[in-house]
Amino acid sequence: MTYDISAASVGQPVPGPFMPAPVPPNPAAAVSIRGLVKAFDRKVAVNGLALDIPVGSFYGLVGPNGAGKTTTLNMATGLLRPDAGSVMILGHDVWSDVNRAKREIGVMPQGEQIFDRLTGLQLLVYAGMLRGMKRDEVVRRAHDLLAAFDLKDAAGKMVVDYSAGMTKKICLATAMIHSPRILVLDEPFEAVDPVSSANLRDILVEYARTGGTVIISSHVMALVEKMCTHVAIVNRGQVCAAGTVDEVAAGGELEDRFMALVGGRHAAAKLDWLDGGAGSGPAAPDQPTAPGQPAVPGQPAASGQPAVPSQPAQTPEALR
Ligand SMILES: Nc1ncnc2c1ncn2[C@@H]1O[C@H](COP(=O)(O)OP(=O)(O)OP(=O)(O)O)[C@@H](O)[C@H]1O
Repeated sequence: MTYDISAASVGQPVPGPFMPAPVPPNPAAAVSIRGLVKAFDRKVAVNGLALDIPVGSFYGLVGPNGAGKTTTLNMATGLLRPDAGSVMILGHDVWSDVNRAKREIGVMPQGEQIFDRLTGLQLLVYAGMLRGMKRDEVVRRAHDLLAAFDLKDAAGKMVVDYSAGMTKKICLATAMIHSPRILVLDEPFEAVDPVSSANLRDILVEYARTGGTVIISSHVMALVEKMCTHVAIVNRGQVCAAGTVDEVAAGGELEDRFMALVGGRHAAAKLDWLDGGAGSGPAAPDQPTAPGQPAVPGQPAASGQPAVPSQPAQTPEALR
């Protein structure tokens, strides 16, 4: 979800409905973001985003596709240089000392960013040794992680031969091997089976309990509501609500709050022709079906009503 900035210069936040008042960065936060901006060509992906993530929180970043979550996380973890704005990790500016910041953070790589011709065990040992860890310690931790993620039997198998869920789990494990103070996980539960998800949840909750900070992006609202302490709703490159999950849900379901803030439900969600063959499916060429008439005798005609009632559009301003 980006928009054109033809009237604005790239590198400056484009005034939008969620633009927060400038507040100095918070050095006590695990992550403190101010005025973050990133544009790709003329498209603004992140538009003056500001957010504080407390130490020890389990923080969920939610938002529609293209809202700017991944771009924000990439800039916060030193992987993508912002056009403007600042990010502090545990009181230190990320972009003035990227290597220092990277030591504090564990980032889950995407499947295409890993050396998948290594075995799972080799990949973990490689990731740990890249972080300057001693081989004995890395091997010990690698076996612990393989066991925790139910990958023991696949330890000697090349990652290229892993399933999507197994690949996700080994990527998660590489983010954890050096015991970082902050874990940044983009969609960590996608494609992971329920048992592994539950194990991962336990690991992450325990990690946060002992003072680690977990930041996840997710589209699964129920999961965020269940496991996160805090949540930020990101839309059009800005934060439109942030706080504890209870604060943001404001006495209702998080998903309802998300829908109300982000909008986007519409009558066009019904595809008249997609009816499972019950209604207006392929009519015989010599017997065209009249609009509103049943395509199969004895069957009700397609109603023409939206499958999902449209939500009244609420502007973010009205909700603030
Ligand atoms: N490297 C890139 N080049 C061009 N456009 C990009 C690039 N990366 C992201 N974008 C655009 O920036 C916008 C924000 O993308 P981003 O991946 O940050 O969104 P997201 O909230 O993570 O989305 P999703 O939930 O679908 O993963 C999108 O419109 C996307 O097309």
